[in-house]
Amino acid sequence: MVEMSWLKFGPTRTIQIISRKSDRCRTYEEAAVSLPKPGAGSRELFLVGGMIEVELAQTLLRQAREMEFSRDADSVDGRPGFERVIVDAGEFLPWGASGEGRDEEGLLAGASVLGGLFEGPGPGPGGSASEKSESEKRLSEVVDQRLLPYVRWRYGCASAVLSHALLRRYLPEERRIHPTHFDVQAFCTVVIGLNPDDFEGGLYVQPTPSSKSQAFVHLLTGDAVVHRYDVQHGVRVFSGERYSLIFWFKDSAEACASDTAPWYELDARLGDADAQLNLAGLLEQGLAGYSKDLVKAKAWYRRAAEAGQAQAQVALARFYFHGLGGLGKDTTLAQSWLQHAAVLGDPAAQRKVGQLLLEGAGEVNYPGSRLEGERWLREAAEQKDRAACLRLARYLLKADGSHAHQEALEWLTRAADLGDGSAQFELGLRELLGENPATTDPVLAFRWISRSASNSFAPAQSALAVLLLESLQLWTSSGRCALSEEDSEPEVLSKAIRWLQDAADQGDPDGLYNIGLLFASGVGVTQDGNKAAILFRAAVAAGSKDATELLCLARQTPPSDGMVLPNILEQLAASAKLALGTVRPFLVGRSTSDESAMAAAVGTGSNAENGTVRIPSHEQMNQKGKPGIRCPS
Ligand SMILES: O=C(O)CCC(=O)C(=O)O
Ligand SMILES: [Fe+2]
Repeated sequence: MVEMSWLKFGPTRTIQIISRKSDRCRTYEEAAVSLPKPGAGSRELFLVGGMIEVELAQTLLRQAREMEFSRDADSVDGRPGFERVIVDAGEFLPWGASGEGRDEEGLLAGASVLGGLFEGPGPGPGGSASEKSESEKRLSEVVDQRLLPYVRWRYGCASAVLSHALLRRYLPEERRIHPTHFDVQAFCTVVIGLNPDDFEGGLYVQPTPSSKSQAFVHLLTGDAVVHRYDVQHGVRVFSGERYSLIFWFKDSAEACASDTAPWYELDARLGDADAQLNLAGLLEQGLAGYSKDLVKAKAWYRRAAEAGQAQAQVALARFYFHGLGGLGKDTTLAQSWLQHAAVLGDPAAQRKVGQLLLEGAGEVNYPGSRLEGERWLREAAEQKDRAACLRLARYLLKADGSHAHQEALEWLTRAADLGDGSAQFELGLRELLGENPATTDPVLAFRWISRSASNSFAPAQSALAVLLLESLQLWTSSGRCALSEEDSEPEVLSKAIRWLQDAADQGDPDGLYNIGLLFASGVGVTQDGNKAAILFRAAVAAGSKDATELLCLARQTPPSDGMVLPNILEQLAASAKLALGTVRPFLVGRSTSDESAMAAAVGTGSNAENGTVRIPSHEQMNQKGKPGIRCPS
């Protein structure tokens, strides 16, 4: 049983909202809770019982279970979102069809946020056509007849409109966490519980900068939680499958059409520290119709920071560190703002203070500073700050003693469980390359590397492809079952190519190099030396040593009659393939440059070469020292 605290709402009261236009009276059962806001004011959260009928929630859930969800990067953490957009910029998308199903103007005939009959294109997955159009109709009625009247009344904003609605799913091995954030783009948000009995955890709010203040919201099927842009929240699912239905509102149809957030200006001027923070963020990034303006951003960050808004303090520290927005570089002031936020419990500030102390930069180098640094890093890591877990693991890996090493692995596992792609990959590599081959577990290694690859971590995608390709040749008896027992060879090959393509699309040097090898040698694709040459050049530009060596060798190979570079590359790749049993050229799972610490961490054994972690083949494991392709100096 997971230990979690629940948010306590005040008593339920019955609200009646009478529409002046239609004279219709609507009843809502509402409970409220007030959370502290830095400076003045409070952050309010409302729980509305039975916002939608249980039967409708169950129908939507049943259909959602059969829908396809997008893996596009989430705006909060950049990881695959597993979301399904239902309303985009105020317009309903066809229920059960993907976003590409929009018509040419990007609008759907007859679909309106304010109701109207839905006449979208034909059925997609997720139930019969009539069942789906019934869902669309009912959902649109819920928006018009339940959500909008409530939101307009609750926030005294008669012009509020729905701008976006989406379904999210949190399945094991897909997404378990939606990190703590503000819905900056929304004037207010409504989240509806669809299947509370199927999971542990769910939506939480975080009233203070510390994750220790997180409290989960208990939503029954069809209940809604309603909040404005100033409530920090996130999702954690400890077990089971969760589906949620989310609605984002803007304060006017114009704001919806132009995708702007005009409500911040007034609230910020009135002294709302969260509005100041969010406005500063939009100005810093030039979003929501604002042109990038670092001077204005800094001014709002400062006002919010002075009111005690911890994230604004962290941002202001960043401005001082880099001398942005007309500020002179001032590491002392930067550090002092970070320290403020760290004391308030902000995990990012704690991590940064910790890192500064550990790196011993400038004035922070004093007796005991490293110990203090470790303490801050630990505080942040204990708050489940993913980056802090990773940093702490890397710090401890460099420390002496088996105890530190053991603890480092525990933090690495924590970071991996929190969804960190590089930690997942590193655990996979460690399992694969373990110092003691007798205790390595290829099944577990494969699982970690797969998780990392699914998490869009390009080096893992490339390495996974290598493992799959390798499995075709070498792992048929033992390791094969770890990979893809069910799959036929062509399926394994096409999976490998897909992973390589994903890695290459992200500009991963190994992905580019390996897919270049496939084109050069004609494995799994039609042989095409020209394509291979282009890919090898891209790999060189992305920093691939192997591609550099191959091109170098190609240049030194005397061309025979009529031979051009692509042919030479084809030949080289083919001979490398033959000589090394298809394996060696693919074995290039490595760390990204910004993750060089990871290579250092892994590189205690013989597998690290100049910051590159290779996955040796079984052959290589058994025959150390066999030369690969080298560029003669
Ligand atoms: O899934 C949820 O309940 C909420 C997700 C969320 O906070 C968001 O999409 O902004
Ligand atoms: Fe959110």
